[in-house]
Amino acid sequence: MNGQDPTDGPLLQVRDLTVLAGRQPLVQDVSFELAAGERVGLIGASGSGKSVTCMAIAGLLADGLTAGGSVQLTGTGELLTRSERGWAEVRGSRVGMVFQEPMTALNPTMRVGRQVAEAMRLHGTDRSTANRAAVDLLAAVDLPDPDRLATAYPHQLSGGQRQRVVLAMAMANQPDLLICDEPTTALDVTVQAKVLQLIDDRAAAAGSAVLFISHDLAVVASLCDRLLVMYQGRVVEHGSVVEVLTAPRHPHTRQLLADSELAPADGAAEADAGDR
Ligand SMILES: Nc1ncnc2c1ncn2[C@@H]1O[C@H](COP(=O)(O)OP(=O)(O)OP(=O)(O)O)[C@@H](O)[C@H]1O
Repeated sequence: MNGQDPTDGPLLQVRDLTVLAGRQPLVQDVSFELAAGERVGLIGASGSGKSVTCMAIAGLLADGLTAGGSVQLTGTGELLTRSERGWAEVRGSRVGMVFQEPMTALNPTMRVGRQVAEAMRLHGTDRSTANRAAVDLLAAVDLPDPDRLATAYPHQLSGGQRQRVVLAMAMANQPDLLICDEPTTALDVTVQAKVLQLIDDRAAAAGSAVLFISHDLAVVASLCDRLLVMYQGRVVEHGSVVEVLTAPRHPHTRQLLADSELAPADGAAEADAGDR
């Protein structure tokens, strides 16, 4: 449940996060904080370490990867050293996740309404309350005829509908932190904006902070308060969305902007050159 008092300090505190594959660093010395309800976008070229950073924070690093440093969630303490059982208490209750491919989060053999209800039951909601709430949650992510749709299996839904179900599951327990890794990239362009709007609405309704990875700078600009720019496993620039997008300091940020349709007017980028 979201019970964070904004005066309590940061909700999430990441300090010197380093992720290794054997001895090879994939992510190095990443530090940032996220306040309750705040939205931070993580941008950077392909392979810059955005997903590995989020997976480390979510306790979902692939076998063979090891994390060092510290990731603290207020009220929960250190996350990096949590056991899988310890993580089960946090994931889905205090931390929700939406990834690029909805099928990876869904059980193909279980009706979607039951999957949403299970997300609540795992964290203490009784069966009849969870079953009723599941239909309400499916309605809240704008799924048509939610009573009927709750009885469908994932393969009977469109990609956009599946991602709405995943969002309903991620938000079922009103998490303090919602982690989204390219949540709309795999969707048809016509539904991307709708799913994005839903993420915005649902996170606002629950007061959840959002850590949002996207290649699409327009998307992060519309959703986020602050941006972190990653390059070769490190955060090379951070600031408010306006600061980073209108006066980018790092050459990689300028390149990202030049590659997008959000390039600042000539001169804006040059006005304040120099790494941060
Ligand atoms: N399980 C793994 N074992 C070894 N290397 C890995 C593993 N997972 C990721 N990497 C490497 O770590 C680096 C960062 O990958 P990551 O997926 O975090 O990049 P990204 O910024 O999210 O890229 P994209 O935008 O393409 O998703 C890449 O060089 C990638 O090849």
